[in-house]
Amino acid sequence: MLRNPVLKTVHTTTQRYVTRQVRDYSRRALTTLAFPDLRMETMVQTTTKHGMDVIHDPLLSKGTAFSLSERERLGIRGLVPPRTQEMDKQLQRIIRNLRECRTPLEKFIFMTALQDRNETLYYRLLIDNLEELSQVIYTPTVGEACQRFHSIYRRARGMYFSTLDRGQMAAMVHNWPHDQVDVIVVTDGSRVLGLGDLGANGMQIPIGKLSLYVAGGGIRPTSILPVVLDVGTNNEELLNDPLYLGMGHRRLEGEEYYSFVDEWVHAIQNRYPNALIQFEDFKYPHAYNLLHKYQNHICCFNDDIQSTSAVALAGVLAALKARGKPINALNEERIICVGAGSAGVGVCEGIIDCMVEQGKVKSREEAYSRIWMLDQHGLLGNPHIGSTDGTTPLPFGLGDRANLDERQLCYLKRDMKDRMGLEDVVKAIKPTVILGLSGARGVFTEGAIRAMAEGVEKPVVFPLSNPTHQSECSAEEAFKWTDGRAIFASGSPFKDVEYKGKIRKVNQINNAMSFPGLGLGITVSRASRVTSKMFLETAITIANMASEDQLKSGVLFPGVGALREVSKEVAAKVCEVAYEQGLARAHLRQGVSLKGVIEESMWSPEYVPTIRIDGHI
Ligand SMILES: NC(=O)C1=CN([C@@H]2O[C@H](COP(=O)(O)OP(=O)(O)OC[C@H]3O[C@@H](n4cnc5c(N)ncnc54)[C@H](O)[C@@H]3O)[C@@H](O)[C@H]2O)C=CC1
Ligand SMILES: CC(=O)C(=O)O
Ligand SMILES: [Mg+2]
Repeated sequence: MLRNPVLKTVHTTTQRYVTRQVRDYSRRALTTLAFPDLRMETMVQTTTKHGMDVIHDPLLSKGTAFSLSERERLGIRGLVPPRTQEMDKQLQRIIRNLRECRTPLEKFIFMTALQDRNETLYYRLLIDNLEELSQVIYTPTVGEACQRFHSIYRRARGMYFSTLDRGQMAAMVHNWPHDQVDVIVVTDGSRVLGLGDLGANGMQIPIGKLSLYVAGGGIRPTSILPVVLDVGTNNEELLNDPLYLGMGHRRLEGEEYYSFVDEWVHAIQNRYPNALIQFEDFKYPHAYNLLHKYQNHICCFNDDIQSTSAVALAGVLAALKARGKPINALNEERIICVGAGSAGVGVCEGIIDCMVEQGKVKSREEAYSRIWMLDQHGLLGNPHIGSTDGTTPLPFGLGDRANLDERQLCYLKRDMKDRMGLEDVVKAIKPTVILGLSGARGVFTEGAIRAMAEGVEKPVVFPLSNPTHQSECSAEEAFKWTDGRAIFASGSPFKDVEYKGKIRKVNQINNAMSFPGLGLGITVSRASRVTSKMFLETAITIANMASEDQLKSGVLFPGVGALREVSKEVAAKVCEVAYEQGLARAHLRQGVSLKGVIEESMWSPEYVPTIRIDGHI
């Protein structure tokens, strides 16, 4: 009678979960006679709570949907309106109220209030309207919600670890009320989307990402934990705002910073040794340093570096298919990446890994030669030559480019002038693909994109920065400047564009297409580590999801509306890799379908009968 029929022997926390299910079932068998609304084949939820405590617990509350016998046994008779209304009626009411919100931020506040009242209804609404509502609880609106967090704050969610808590974190993690946590999203708020340092206001990002883990990846709402590491902020406006809720000092740096994060990692590992940790929106180079410090020791990844790399690579590979090329011809592309931070370097590393894997380049160095990278100063080129066709080898010393690190230096072009502007680089190298990961609105200029469109039939234009107003160009601009020929994808959603009487398709390339499936795959397989192969395979899986017709029409892969379907495919691939690489700790029975197991494991928001127990089993 276990919900997941495949988990035969499962160690660690999964075992506790399975045991709890068995206990729930035996309890249900005992209580079936007493409670006629409980059928053998349905799950139940149990609680020790009573009365108002049930109504005010968003994980237990059903609003008006409690049955009469539930009202009786939970002590809430008379505390909710008399008519029992099922979820369909509640959804009608909620959608009507949501439509009355005038601004995206009002919708955000409305959704947050619903999540705080009744999580089952919140997730049902979100899943049924993923495309529309992901734009509210996630990018772009979550960006504004972060900027205004201290003004719109209503109710606590997630955990904050601040500089006041040094030395206390191991004890503090036990304040979290759930024994099983599968996924943790943690930020230090130092680079929130393309909005910079927002300190503790960054909390909305882990909350939004984890909502997508639940809605898109079927992770249980009780098994997620949003975390802010409040190491201070360098945002003067927040520091001077009396309503700001984070620590009012400047950011920790250096050894103090890393030992703070280390204390948190150890504390979390102590209580939740199997939880997947997603590092989110850490500024460069902390993002890389933390990833390298922990990735071989605990089950963790950096979303901006690795998931972004998976989805951007998926987009580039699907674009190859859309242009009638095989996906193993990646080395033939000439790629410009504007942005040399966590996301830019992460995405390019993924592309390099893929070129090397495809075996069409002789060396990693040859793969690097296919990518031209720019930062806010321009091309990462040779500071010692004065012309674009210079061949002078790079002499000792990089002058004021000495701040570039070894990851960025791999992209440095010794035969090109340093700091060339984008348009000049485009004219010099005739790119086929341009990626924007700069957080800088408008850096894909008309001149640059028009010059690109002169050299290639179908220019691949991916301005991936978030939120919408930080995008390197808009969809309309991209189609106008390429005479409608662009293959377009952005980080935040744009509407399809009508150009010269034809609808031009807009894609969204956002790491949200990747991390919910990754989390599901890791949770089901109980993988002990997250590996680069998982991201490479995720990219290939997503790249192969669009039909020929979709590709012809400019659609690269299914949109956010199909996130649950995408997540199942990604999770199956991640599980496969976990088993192949010997990292999985959940044992699979012979002959079962991995996709079946994954589907069975996905949580779905439904009301199940609630029974009260005395707390002793
Ligand atoms: N679509 C998606 O799934 C994702 C999008 N992003 C977006 O990518 C952007 C960058 O993120 P990170 O790399 O983590 O930030 P980061 O701060 O680590 O790096 C930003 C980079 O952009 C460069 N840059 C800044 N202004 C520029 C300009 N005017 N021209 C050229 N380069 C410029 C900086 O030199 C730096 O190298 C953000 O807007 C973020 O929202 C990040 C992760 C995922
Ligand atoms: C999507 C995302 O993770 C970012 O813009 O940072
Ligand atoms: Mg991010």
